[in-house]
Amino acid sequence: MEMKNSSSILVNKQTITSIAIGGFDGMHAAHQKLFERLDEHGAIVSIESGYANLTPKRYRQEYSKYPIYYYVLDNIKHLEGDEFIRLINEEFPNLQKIVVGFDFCFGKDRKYDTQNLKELFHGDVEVIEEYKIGGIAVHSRYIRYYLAEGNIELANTLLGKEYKIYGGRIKGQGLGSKSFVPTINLRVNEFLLPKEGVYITKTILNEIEYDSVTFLGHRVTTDGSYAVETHIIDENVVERDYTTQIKFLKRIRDNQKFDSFEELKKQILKDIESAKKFFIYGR
Ligand SMILES: Cc1cc2nc3c(=O)[nH]c(=O)nc-3n(C[C@H](O)[C@H](O)[C@H](O)COP(=O)(O)O)c2cc1C
Ligand SMILES: Nc1ncnc2c1ncn2[C@@H]1O[C@H](COP(=O)(O)OP(=O)(O)OP(=O)(O)O)[C@@H](O)[C@H]1O
Repeated sequence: MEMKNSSSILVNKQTITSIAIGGFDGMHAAHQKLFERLDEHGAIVSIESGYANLTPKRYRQEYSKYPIYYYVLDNIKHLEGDEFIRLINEEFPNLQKIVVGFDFCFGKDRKYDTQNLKELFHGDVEVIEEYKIGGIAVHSRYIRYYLAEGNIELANTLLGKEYKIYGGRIKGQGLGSKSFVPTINLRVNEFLLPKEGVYITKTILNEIEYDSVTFLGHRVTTDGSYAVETHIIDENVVERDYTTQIKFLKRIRDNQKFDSFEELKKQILKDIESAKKFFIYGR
C-alpha cells in the first residue's frame, strides 16, 4: 500500500509541474490537504524559518511521497512579489500549478498574499480554505501548544498521526534496572518535548516498534536532572541502534516526587499496568 517517498535529491526539478508552498513544520493534517491537490509530478517547497521543532528539516520527508525542496527564509524574504515568482519559475521551469493555504503570505515584509500570487503567477493557483477538525483550526502553533499542555490526543488528531520524536541514546544514572525498571535514556535536541509526565508510547529501536512507557521531566525523586526515559514493556531489548524513536499516544500522569524509591517503583509498575491495558483494550 505505502508508496515510497521520493527524495528531492533524486528528482529533477524540470519534471515538477505543481508545488505546495509553506513552512510545513509538523506535516500535519492541513498540510496533507494541500498535498492532495498536487498532481503526480508534484513537489513541496518548504521555507525554512529555523524554528521547526515538530518535524525538523531532516525528518520531514518521511511524511510525504512528494519530494521536498528547502529554501532558507532569510535568503528569500527580501524579495518583492515578482522576484519571488521569477525565482520559483526559474527553479521549476515547467511549473503549472501552485497550491497554498488561505493565509499564505510571501515576499518582503510578508506584504504579498494569495490574491497577489494569482496575479503574478501565470498558471493555476489553488488556495485551500482553513482546514479544521472538530471546530479546531489545524496549525503547527496550536499543535505545539497542545503538546506543551500534555494534550497528546488532540495534538495527534490535528497532526493526523502520532507525534514522534527522535533521540540519541545516552547513559542514565544506572539506577533504573537496579532500583526501578530498565530504561533507555535519550538526548533529544531538535524536537519539541511534550509536558513533563508519564506517557503511553511506542518505541522504535533496531527498526522494531515496541509498546512502552516514557517518562519526561526532572527526576525529582532521584538526582533532579531532566530526563527522557523509556521503558520497553515485557521485552528485553538489546540496544543496537543509537537513534531511538518515540511515538506519543496518551498521557498517564504528572511528574511526582516520591518519599522513597519503593514508592516510585510501585507507581512505575502501576504505570506499566495501565499502559498494558491500553494496548490490549485499545484507546
Ligand atoms: C514509567 C516511569 C515513570 C517515572 N516516574 C517518575 C516520577 O514520577 N518521578 C521521578 O522523580 N522519576 C520518575 N521516573 C524516573 C526514575 O526516577 C528513573 O527511571 C530512575 O531515576 C532511573 O534513572 P536512570 O535510568 O537514569 O538510572 C519514572 C520512570 C519511568 C520509567
Ligand atoms: N489549517 C489550514 N488550512 C489550510 N491551509 C493551511 C492550514 N494551515 C496551514 N495551511 C497552509 O499550509 C502552508 C504551510 O503553512 P505553515 O507552515 O504556515 O503552517 P501552519 O500550520 O499554519 O504554521 P504556523 O501555525 O506556525 O503558522 C501554507 O500555504 C498555509 O497557508
